Amino acid sequence: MSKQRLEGKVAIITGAASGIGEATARIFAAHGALVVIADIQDELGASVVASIGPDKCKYKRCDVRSEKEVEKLVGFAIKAYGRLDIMFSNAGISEKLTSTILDVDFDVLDNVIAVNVRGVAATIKHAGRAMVASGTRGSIICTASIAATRAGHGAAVYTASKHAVVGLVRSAAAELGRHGIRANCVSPGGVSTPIVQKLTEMSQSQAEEFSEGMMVLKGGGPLKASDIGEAALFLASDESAFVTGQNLIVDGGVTAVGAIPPVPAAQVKSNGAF
Ligand SMILES: NC(=O)c1ccc[n+]([C@@H]2O[C@H](COP(=O)([O-])OP(=O)(O)OC[C@H]3O[C@@H](n4cnc5c(N)ncnc54)[C@H](O)[C@@H]3O)[C@@H](O)[C@H]2O)c1
Repeated sequence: MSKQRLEGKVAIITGAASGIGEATARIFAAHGALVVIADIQDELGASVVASIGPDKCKYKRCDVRSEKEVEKLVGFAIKAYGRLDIMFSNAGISEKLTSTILDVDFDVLDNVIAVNVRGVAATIKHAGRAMVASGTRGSIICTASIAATRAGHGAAVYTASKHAVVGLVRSAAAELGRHGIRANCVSPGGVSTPIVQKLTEMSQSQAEEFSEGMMVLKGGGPLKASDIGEAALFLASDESAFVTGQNLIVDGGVTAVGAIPPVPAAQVKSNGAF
């Protein structure tokens, strides 16, 4: 049997109780990694561990807004599995997609920035420190978005927060390269996950139809959480050994084309999938 792509590696995935993080945890574990599933949804996190198998992963509660909790999360992974090779910093939230720049709620802004920017910075800092201290040529992957490249695919604060993720990752790549540590973003197009359904008030099939309609690549069905997980697998594995500082966009070509088609307000109560 050929070597599994993440054999012998230990990964942390934040936001892994649901959606893209959960799908990626399944893929990483199937490719031989030991995975720490970090989230704030404890019951869901425990059920993901039960279904993947407790011999392959563990759940650790971690609110990424707290630097202390992120530091403890990294310590937990090293205590449990002896090392840390991969940090997939994926937890993220958005304000309502109907909110506009003219009615920004600054409490909401603080919370979105706390999760999407502060949280990502904390995961890079503490995973990076652990990797440097142990001499591990690790891989840090952060979930940005098509809203990190273009406006119009998310609300303003979310869009700003995801642009910031790309800046953090490029800085991390520049500074940590001398230690052999890589840092990259994976940027999903619209994937029908619980957060998207909630923010757009669309059913799963409506959200899938909408996201499929945005793509220039046709015939493959809607983009799925596992498609993002496969891209994260590439960035986590040694196959991407010389890929660093990049933003790998997985969107069926949405950001490759020019203008974003207007969304009929009557059909979709949002300004676009994020
Ligand atoms: N689904 C999409 O269309 C899409 C598109 C582009 C980018 N993204 C990004 O992908 C990532 C995953 O989103 P998803 O679509 O899988 O949504 P999701 O809601 O299914 O998963 C997000 C997970 O993050 C967790 N989380 C939220 N706040 C947290 C916190 N403070 N600390 C720890 N965990 C926290 C949630 O509990 C949840 O389990 C996010 O960063 C999101 O911005 C999603």
